[in-house]
Amino acid sequence: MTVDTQPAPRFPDPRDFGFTVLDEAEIPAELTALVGQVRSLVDAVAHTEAGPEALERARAAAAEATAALGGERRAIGAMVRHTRPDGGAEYGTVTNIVAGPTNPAAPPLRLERDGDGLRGEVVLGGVYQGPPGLVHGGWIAALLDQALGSAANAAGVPCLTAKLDVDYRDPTPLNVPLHITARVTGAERRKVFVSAEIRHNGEVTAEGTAIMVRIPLPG
Ligand SMILES: CCCCC/C=C\C/C=C\C/C=C\C/C=C\CCCC(=O)SCCNC(=O)CCNC(=O)[C@H](O)C(C)(C)COP(=O)(O)OP(=O)(O)OC[C@H]1O[C@@H](n2cnc3c(N)ncnc32)[C@H](O)[C@@H]1OP(=O)(O)O
Repeated sequence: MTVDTQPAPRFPDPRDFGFTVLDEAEIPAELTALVGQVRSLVDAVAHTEAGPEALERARAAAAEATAALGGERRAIGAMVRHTRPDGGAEYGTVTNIVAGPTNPAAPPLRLERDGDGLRGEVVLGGVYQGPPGLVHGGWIAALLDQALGSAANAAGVPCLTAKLDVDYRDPTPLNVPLHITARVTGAERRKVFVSAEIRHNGEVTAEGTAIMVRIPLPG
C-alpha cells in the first residue's frame, strides 16, 4: 500500500469550527455520580423481578429524578476535551453512546494511548446482552468502531467511518473485563486505515478493520 498522506500530528481545535467544547474537568462530580447511579438503575430495571408496589415506587422516584433535572439541556454536538499527560488534547462528543462521559447509556469505554495506538478496558453487564450470556454483536461492532475512530482521531485526523468490517472470532462474554486495542495502520489521500481487537483472557473474541475518511475542514 502506498502511504502518501501522513495524519496531521495535532487534532484541530473544534472551537475553531463552531463546536462547543467543555473540558472534562468542567463536568461536575455530581453529574458523574448521577451517571453512575443511572447505569446501576438501568441494570436493576433490566433484571428486576420486584413486585408491583416496588415497581411503582421506583417509577415514581425515577419520574421525580427526571423532573429534578429541569429543562436545562446541553446542546447536541457539544464536545469534550481530554488533556493527555503529554499536554496534547483529544476530543470526543460529550454524549457519545460508547464513550460519552455524561451518557449513562454508554458502557463507558475509556481509551488511553499505548505506544502507537490506544488501549482500554470495559466490562459489559446484562444490559448489553444479545445471545444468552453473551455481548450483543451490534455492541461489539460499536466498541470496535469507537476504538477505530478514536485511534484515527488520536493520530490527529478528524474523520468518519466509511467502511467497517467485523470478524466475530469467539463469543464475547458478559461481566468480564474486555481489553480493547486499536491503531492506525496506514493512510492514503483522505483515507485512514485502522484495525482493532477485543480480547478476553488474552484471546481475541472480535477484530475490526475500518476505512476512516478525513473530514474536509473549511480553510
Ligand atoms: C475539528 C472539527 C471536529 C469535528 C468533529 C468531527 C469528527 C469527530 C471527531 C472527534 C470525535 C472523536 C472520536 C470519535 C470516535 C469514534 C466515533 C465512531 C465513528 C462513527 O461513528 S462515524 C459515524 C458513521 N459514519 C458516517 O456517518 C459516515 C457517512 N458517510 C459520509 O459522510 C461520506 O460517505 C464520507 C465522508 C465517509 C466520504 O464521503 P466524501 O464525499 O467526503 O468522500 P469520497 O466519497 O470522495 O471518498 C473519499 C475517499 O474514501 C473512499 N471511500 C468512501 N467511502 C468508502 C467506502 N464505503 N468504502 C471504501 N472506501 C470508501 C473513496 O473511494 C475515496 O477514496 P480515494 O481517495 O481512494 O478516491
